[in-house]
Parts: sequence; structure tokens; C-alpha cells
Amino acid sequence: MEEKVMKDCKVLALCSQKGGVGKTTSCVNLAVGLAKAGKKVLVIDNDPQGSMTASLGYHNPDELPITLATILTKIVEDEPFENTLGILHHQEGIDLIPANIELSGMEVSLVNIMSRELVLKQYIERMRGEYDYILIDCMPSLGMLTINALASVDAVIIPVQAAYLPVKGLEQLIRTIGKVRRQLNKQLKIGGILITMVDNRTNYARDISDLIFDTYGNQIKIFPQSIPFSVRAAEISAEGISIFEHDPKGKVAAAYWQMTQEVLLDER
Ligand SMILES: Nc1ncnc2c1ncn2[C@@H]1O[C@H](COP(=O)(O)OP(=O)(O)OP(=O)(O)O)[C@@H](O)[C@H]1O
Repeated sequence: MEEKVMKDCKVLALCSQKGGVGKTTSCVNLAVGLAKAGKKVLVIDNDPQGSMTASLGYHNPDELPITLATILTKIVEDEPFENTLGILHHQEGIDLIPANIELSGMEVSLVNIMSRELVLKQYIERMRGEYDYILIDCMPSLGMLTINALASVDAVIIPVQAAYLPVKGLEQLIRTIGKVRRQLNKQLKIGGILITMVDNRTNYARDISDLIFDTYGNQIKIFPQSIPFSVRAAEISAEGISIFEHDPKGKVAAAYWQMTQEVLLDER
């Protein structure tokens, strides 16, 4: 029975070695897409920049009193807390654990504690019973907070921007994922590479997409639908809403909806 409860919830991290690749945008839209498909979704902002928090309409994350840092501190200090602690409800039907600059202190303080890689996992394990999907938006580095995310999740989705040669950063991330799989989380899978911000008018974007398919296509799933470049996508964080609300009939909404279907297909 316990095994079944664990499998009912799927926990995904959106991770990238590089910033500005569309990770937060993808996390927001996948989360809302899953909610539109009838799933109960929690997103966790695991980045001290608080981009996910801001993108969901909390434009001053530093003013929020309770964040992921509060929760991780309680776990480290063995203090009891309710599962509802810190949860914010977004208008499009998803829940959010926000983050702000306080989380950067955790990156340092976690280094000195016992089982430092598994603090976030303790939180995720207790929340699995409450949600169908938990998505974690990671910071663009492979520090302690990202390792905590990789140790907690079932699969990692890697957004890659089709605008520069991504291979080097990807190699390092894939190596780190392999290491975490061997040492901390045997279940960890790569859920897929998502190619983002594709401007189909340029040969360059097509060349990068081809290169990613050629290099990784036989070992890692690559989402068949890449995300087009569009100013409509860039506008959503200022609005605090998803692309499904902002431009429901546009090509970016269609692409994220297709990605959502792919993620749902992968349900175990
Ligand atoms: N499909 C798209 N078309 C055009 N612009 C986009 C698209 N997706 C995201 N953007 C814009 O690109 C910028 C980077 O996107 P986003 O914040 O999602 O990336 P990120 O990888 O999460 O960055 P960071 O790691 O710094 O948080 C933002 O200004 C965002 O609005």
C-alpha cells in the first residue's frame, strides 16, 4: 500500500546548467497544463532568485514571510510543521512554495549538516500523498540545492535554448545526474530534453535542434514538440499568469499543451 502512494505522485525537476533558457517559463506552463488536465499540482521554487515565485504573480518575493527556506530550516532543526505551511494558491489552480533570497543562506548552511543532500527529499516525501505532480524549479547551478532536488525527484526535465551551443553544459548536467543516480537516488530518470525559444526562421535554431537530436536522441528522450520563440511567452512573467491564460490560441500555448500530454503519457 505504501508503495502505491509513492507511485501516485510524480515528482519532476526542471534543471539547467545555464540560466535564461526558459526553465521557469516551462515550469509555470507545464504546471498549469497539468492542472488543466485535472491534476493536483504543487510547484516548488528552489532558486533564491525567486523567478518562479515572481512569475506566478508574487513580484516581491523578498517580502514573503514563509518560503522554502523556512521549511528546510524546520526540517534541519527537527521542528514540527503542517503540510499546508507556506503554500500559496495561484488563480490557475496550482499551489506554490515560494522562494526568495533567504534560500541562498541554505546553500551554505546545508553544507555542515548531516544527510545534507536529503533535506528537501524529507519534505517531498511527506507531500507526495497530497499531490499528483510536484514540479521543482531549480537554480542554474549544480550546488547543494540542486543536488537536493535531484535526490528527491523521479525525473529531470532539461530545457535547452536553441540559440547557442549547449553541449558542454548539458554534458556536465548529465554527468551530475548519473552521479546522483548512483549515490543518492537510484530511481532518477531523465524525463527529457525540451528545446526552447526556437525561432524557426533561422537556420541556426534548426542546426542546434538537429545537433541535440543527433547527439542525445538515442540515449535521452527529446520532447518532439519544441517551444517556439515568441514575445507572448516573454510577457507572462510580468502578468503572473501562464501562456494558457495570456495567449490561449497561440503557438506557445499549443506547444506547452503538447509537452503536457507527453509528460502525462510518461505516467507510471
Ligand atoms: N518561448 C519563449 N520565447 C521568447 N522568450 C521567452 C520564451 N520562454 C522564455 N522567454 C523569456 O526568456 C527569459 C528567460 O526565461 P526563463 O526565466 O524562463 O529562463 P530560466 O532558464 O528560468 O532563467 P533563470 O535560470 O535565470 O531563472 C525570460 O525573459 C522569459 O520571459
